This record gives sequence, C-alpha cells and structure tokens, in this order.
Amino acid sequence: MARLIEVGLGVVIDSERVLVTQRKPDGPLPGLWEIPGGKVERGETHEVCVRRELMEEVGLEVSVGAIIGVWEHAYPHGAVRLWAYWCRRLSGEARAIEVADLTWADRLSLHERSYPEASLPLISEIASALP
Ligand SMILES: Nc1nc2c([nH]c(=O)n2[C@H]2C[C@H](O)[C@@H](COP(=O)(O)OP(=O)(O)OP(=O)(O)O)O2)c(=O)[nH]1
Repeated sequence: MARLIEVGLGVVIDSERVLVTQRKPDGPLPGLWEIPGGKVERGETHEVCVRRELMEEVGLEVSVGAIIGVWEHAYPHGAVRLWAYWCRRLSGEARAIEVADLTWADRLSLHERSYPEASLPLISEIASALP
C-alpha cells in the first residue's frame, strides 16, 4: 500500500465561528469545504506545518494549541492521515490567498457545506464545541 500522506490542520475559532476554506476547482476533492492546512513537509513539526499553511492559504498568523484528533482515510488519489489542532488567531484578517473561498461558519452553517469524507468526524467534533 502507498504510504500515508501526513496532513496538519488548524481549527481557528473566533467569535464562536470556525474558519473553513473551499478547495480549488482543479486538483483532488474539487470545491469541497475543509479545515485549512496541508501536507507536512520533510523535517517539519506539525506546529510549524499548521502555522505555515494558515499563513500561505489565508494570511493568518496563529498559535497552535491542543490536538483535537487524528483521522486516517484512503482516497483514490492517496491515503491521508489528518492531524487537527485547535488554533488561536494572533494577527491578520483571513483572506482567500491559496483557496477558492473562505467563510467563518457558525454551528448551523457548518452543516450546510460539503466536506471531504476524512474530515466528517472532525467537523462533528468542532460543531459540538460551538455554542
Ligand atoms: N487541508 C485539508 N486537507 C484535507 C482535509 N480533509 C481531507 O481529506 N484533506 C485531504 C485532501 C488532500 O488529499 C490532503 C491535503 O493535501 P493538500 O493538497 O490540500 O495539501 P497542500 O496544501 O500541501 O497542497 P499542495 O501544496 O500539494 O498543492 O488532505 C481538510 O479538512 N483540510
């Protein structure tokens, strides 16, 4: 079996809303919404990966806190292991830099979007943490 792709995700909550981003129309899982993040690069810690991805994708400086969970899933394009962390926004205003779109979703609107299958347990976990 092909090796797992390690992926670091940053769950940023601000004013009782969570930041979700939309994948670009080209590439795997086009147009689905997700938690910002990306592949852990060689030699990188998860914390460094999450901080780098949040800055690259949405221009936010964040601090990385506790781990939420780890989930594995095999897609036709490859198998992933998602490592999700609670994050706090330190500076910047989120803008769609390397993503198709973004929004700050409350508990209700979180459930109105479509996510990659691997993210579904994480989305439930986040929803249960929102008021
Ligand atoms: N960022 C993110 N990726 C997810 C989520 N759920 C999920 O299955 N994935 C998958 C999609 C991809 O197979 C993989 C992340 O890879 P990616 O292609 O988005 O990562 P990247 O930003 O490093 O991309 P690139 O530089 O290779 O273009 O994890 C999620 O909630 N957020």
